[in-house]
Amino acid sequence: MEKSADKADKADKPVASKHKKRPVTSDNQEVREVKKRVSTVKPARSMPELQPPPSRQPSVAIKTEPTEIIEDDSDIGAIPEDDGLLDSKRPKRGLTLKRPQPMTSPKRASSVDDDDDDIDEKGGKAGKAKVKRPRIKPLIDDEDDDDFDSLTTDSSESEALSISLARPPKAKTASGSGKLAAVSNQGRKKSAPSRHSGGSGGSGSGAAASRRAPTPALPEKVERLVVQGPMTVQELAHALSIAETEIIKRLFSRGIAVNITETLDFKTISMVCEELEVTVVTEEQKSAAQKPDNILNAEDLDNLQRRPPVVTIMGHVDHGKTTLLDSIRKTKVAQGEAGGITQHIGAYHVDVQNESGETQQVVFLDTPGHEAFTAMRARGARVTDIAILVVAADDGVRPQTVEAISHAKAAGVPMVIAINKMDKESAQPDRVKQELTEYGLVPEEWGGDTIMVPVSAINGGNLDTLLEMLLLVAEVEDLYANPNRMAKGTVIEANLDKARGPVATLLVQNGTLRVGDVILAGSALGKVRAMIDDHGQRVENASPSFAVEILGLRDVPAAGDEFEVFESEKEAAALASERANTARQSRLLQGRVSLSALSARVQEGELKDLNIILKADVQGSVEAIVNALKKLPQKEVQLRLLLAAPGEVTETDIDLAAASDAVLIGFNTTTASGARQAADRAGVDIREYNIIYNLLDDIEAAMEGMLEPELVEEPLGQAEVRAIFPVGRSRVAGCYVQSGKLIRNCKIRVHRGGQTVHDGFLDSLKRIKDDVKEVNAGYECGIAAENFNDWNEGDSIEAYRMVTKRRTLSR
Ligand SMILES: Nc1nc2c(ncn2[C@@H]2O[C@H](COP(=O)(O)OP(=O)(O)OP(=O)(O)O)[C@@H](O)[C@H]2O)c(=O)[nH]1
Repeated sequence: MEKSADKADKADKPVASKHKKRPVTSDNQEVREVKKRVSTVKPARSMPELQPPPSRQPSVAIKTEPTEIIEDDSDIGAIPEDDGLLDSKRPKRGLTLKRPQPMTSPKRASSVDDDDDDIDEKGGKAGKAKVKRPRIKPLIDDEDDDDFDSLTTDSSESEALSISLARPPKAKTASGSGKLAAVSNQGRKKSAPSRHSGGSGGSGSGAAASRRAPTPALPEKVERLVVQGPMTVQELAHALSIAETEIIKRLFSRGIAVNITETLDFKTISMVCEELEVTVVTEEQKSAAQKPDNILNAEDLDNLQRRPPVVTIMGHVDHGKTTLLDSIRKTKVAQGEAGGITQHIGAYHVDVQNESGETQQVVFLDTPGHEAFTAMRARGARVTDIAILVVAADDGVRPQTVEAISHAKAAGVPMVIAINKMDKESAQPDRVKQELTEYGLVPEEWGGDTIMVPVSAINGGNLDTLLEMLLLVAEVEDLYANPNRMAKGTVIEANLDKARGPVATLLVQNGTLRVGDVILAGSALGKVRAMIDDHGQRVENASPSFAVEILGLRDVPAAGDEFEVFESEKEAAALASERANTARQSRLLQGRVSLSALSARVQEGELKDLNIILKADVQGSVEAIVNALKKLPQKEVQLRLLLAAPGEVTETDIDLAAASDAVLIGFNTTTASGARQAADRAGVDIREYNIIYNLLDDIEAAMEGMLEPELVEEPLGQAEVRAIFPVGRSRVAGCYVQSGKLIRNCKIRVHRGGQTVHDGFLDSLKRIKDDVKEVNAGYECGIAAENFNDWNEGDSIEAYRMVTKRRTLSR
């Protein structure tokens, strides 16, 4: 190893900055109650196939009479971000440190047993890899879609018993099997160990069991609900440990009339949970949150061996991240096989000599630091053990420096600060240190616990010290894995190579990956056909912390996906379809766009048009339908024909529909093989017709459903005031109902001499001395009005009520 001249910082001691949990926040939303009785809700008109949206009523005065609907529309709260990725405690084992360790726990006495010697260093330029993110498509589905019925079977899950040394356990992650799992603030529990992360298996008790289960005698306040599919009111009540009537009441107050057997979709479940301050988590989010827990499990304990640290470099733009990476690599390559062609695989390994002259490896992730944190963490994976924060000595702490600090802190990843560009005259390392103290990073020499190493990336100054510090921090970090098992880890990046097919760079986090292994990465299944290391050389195996590029997957997984090796293809295939199913379900839950959901978005001003893709048998049909659609009134909701063509419905049409929130119409045509499955996967609803009028009726109904309902006045009856009776301080009008009827709590207008002297609510309605609900024409009654006493004999009373009315398209 080349030693750099400057060794001034050799005395630095490593301390792992352990920043733990990200605080969980939950929006407490005010629960609005309708104050008066609301006895009926006018149901939205039922459509032949397209469902109209739930009625929306404007906010008006709260005092109502029975048939008046008053409601506040509220947005469904966003699904809270995963909050379970971070945690606080890593189990420590006995360890003999080679150097004094301030602020550290006892360590395990173990040296690195690196059984992969295939990898060494060669030259080449390490580019900056972009992590590919999965494409998220919006989905189209109809409310009537009963796909959900089939979605309740795949969810049993056992959470692996986490004895995570490399990955902290999750205090907040819900565990559960069956259709749903709720976590109470008292009774969190972990299920039995599972061999597979992401958890197949489980108890299999499922929804049925949860339905049969008796309601606990003393319900606990549920904090989090894992939703795996639509639930009936009964099931939701059971999961939330509340009475069914509570849910019915809350939905009723929002204008949604349900009974206990009614199935609620994700949006409605979220609405109820939001009111109850219960966090809703989808199954996918939950399994993402659990991923890091599953890296090590009980069976690994007896075979733990040290693994190299995985390091990411972060920092402000132009502070020297790339130069530092290159410099570290070149230095190392210079010692070895300089001139070799280095394959870019998004990660590379560097041999570092420790104090006692032993060679240890450090793995650098060649991924922009922020992406390594955000993209990976967003998917529940944590791949980085240590972050190097590069701060230019001549520039100091800048916005991205601060951002990087927050990322590392949030992820609980220890930081080593590289104060770079020390070769510059304008370098002011003390200023940098001072600035960093404002963010809780205090250098050791100032009494803090953060390692800060002045370096020059450009001339390699003090890089050896930096690497040594990394090793020391790694030692503190308890980085162990079990190489004697089947591999599991995380996809660093993946793409589709024209010649080689799907290519993925995998970081092995536990076990050893071998050529020939049956592998499942995300939901991409395959058999490892070849593995290539960062020197571009084929290798037969990759042990923990090693990154290799693999060939042999049938699909391209997403960066951040977890991968795992299975004994048999059958086993992997079962989990693959389970994962695909879960992902689809989650998409359906979160992204499904039914016609009524579209209409809700229209009402929120989010959507102005109804997108349509039309495939018909022949061009003549296409033209006829297009012409007819054009004639539909479009003042309020516009139809946008994204595609109108003859032919069968293809996968491309599905993609387009999914990407554009479009309704896909097939007229007298067929659906190509594969397209049906694609539609299913994407949650796109193909609406098929062979009678043009049905098609037009449905589209018109859907457009009308997108219009906000009107609040209209409905006349009830007329009455005349014939006598006035003082009752206490107020006065009651003795009336004769001339036509129609008066209803308690209806609205009334009092007319006198051609003038309206009062407009308000009828407060009390009596026949003789009894309170009654209504009085019909030809009968006498006594009435009192809210805030009105000034009755005169001869006053004419006009009774009416406000009702919501579905609007029709204005022509
Ligand atoms: N003098 C001096 N210049 C340096 C040093 N390290 C990097 N530079 C220069 O600083 C500039 C930015 O370096 P990069 O390595 O591209 O910085 P970066 O942080 O990767 O920048 P981005 O990729 O844009 O975020 C380049 O011109 C480097 O040559 C150093 O130690 N000393």
